[in-house]
Amino acid sequence: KTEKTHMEKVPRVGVAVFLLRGKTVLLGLRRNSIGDSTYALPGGHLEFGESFEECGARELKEETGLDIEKIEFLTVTNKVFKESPKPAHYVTIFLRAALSDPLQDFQNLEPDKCSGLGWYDWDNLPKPLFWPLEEMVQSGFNPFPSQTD
Ligand SMILES: CC(C)CCOP(=O)(O)OP(=O)(O)O
Ligand SMILES: [Mg+2]
Ligand SMILES: [Mg+2]
Ligand SMILES: [Mg+2]
Repeated sequence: KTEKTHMEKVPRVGVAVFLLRGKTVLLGLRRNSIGDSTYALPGGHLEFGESFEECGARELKEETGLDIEKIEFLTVTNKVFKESPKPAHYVTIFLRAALSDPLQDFQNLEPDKCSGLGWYDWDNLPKPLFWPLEEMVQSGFNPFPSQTD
């Protein structure tokens, strides 16, 4: 009897972080993964037992060396990515956060997955954006705390 191994397709959970510094947001140019060569928020896969906030803080530390605080839930999306070599389905949790130390700057700790990080003015974002982020921007989404927040 030959064992059939099914690369079963299941939805996965991603956590993306709007790390805000003044009117700018931290973006990375993705490489060798879904959304290759597009500007995306830092973040990654939710790991077993993590809270959303723990995942966001871990992924930011792993990818940029930055410590973040004031982590808040913003929104969630449910998207199928057809462009990758094989289709992928992600539920993505979007968080916002601030730098624990406003003077700390990033290091690109995963150059094989990110061609470069940068702080970008929300009103003058680089292109092309990773398409779920592009959709949010087009919809007028505002990740910044309003004065009343
Ligand atoms: C593709 C995205 C919505 C979810 C996965 O994010 P990612 O590829 O940055 O994941 P890792 O940082 O965990 O490698
Ligand atoms: Mg990561
Ligand atoms: Mg990860
Ligand atoms: Mg990542």
